[in-house]
Amino acid sequence: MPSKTLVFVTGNANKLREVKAILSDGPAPIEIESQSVDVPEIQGTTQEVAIAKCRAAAEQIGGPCITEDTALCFDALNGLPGPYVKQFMQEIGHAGLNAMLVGFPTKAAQAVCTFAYSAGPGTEPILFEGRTEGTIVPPRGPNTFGWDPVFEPLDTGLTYAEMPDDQKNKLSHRYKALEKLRAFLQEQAKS
Ligand SMILES: O=c1nc[nH]c2c1ncn2[C@H]1C[C@H](O)[C@@H](COP(=O)(O)OP(=O)(O)OP(=O)(O)O)O1
Ligand SMILES: [Mg+2]
Repeated sequence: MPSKTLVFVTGNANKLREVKAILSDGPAPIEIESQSVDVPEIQGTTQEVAIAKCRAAAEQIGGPCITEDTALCFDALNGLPGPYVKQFMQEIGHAGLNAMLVGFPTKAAQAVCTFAYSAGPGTEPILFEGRTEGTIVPPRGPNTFGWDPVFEPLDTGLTYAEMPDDQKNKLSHRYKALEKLRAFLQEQAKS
């Protein structure tokens, strides 16, 4: 029996699939209910974007919820495109992300996932961050989820897109953030 139901506000079906797979695994599974609500995304640091998004989502649904914001940060560009990677993907795609790094000495990048939990409207969201280090490479693997084909986590030899789901879900930025969220929810359930 799932021990908890949590509302995840997202418009991204791939995120939802991974979050459900990760949180339903293990000794204290958490059940996810999703709502696709269009929340405005502000400009700012990944933390500022994540907090504003969760606050707006909690207002809109009128109750507790989680949201998630994903950033792809290039070392050579001081962390850009960061939380703006969605627009970069839409406008310039995998080839453009590679082209941005031509002439730079490092293709190192970090995938950063920031979950935010709000206890309800008017409460301050709490953040849970996960980071996975890797390299930006020419695309390899199925074109199913965002920039998965151009991100190769360190020491794996595979892009996220080339990995079986359960391999990505054990080392991903999202997995690492969800482990922190899971620990927080378990503590909360005790008190
Ligand atoms: O594991 C991932 N592997 C590859 N690509 C990914 C991943 N996770 C997010 N992405 C993409 C989706 C979007 O192009 C951008 C994040 O933008 P972000 O605003 O967080 O996502 P979104 O607008 O699609 O969904 P949401 O409604 O939850 O805000 O990076
Ligand atoms: Mg978004």
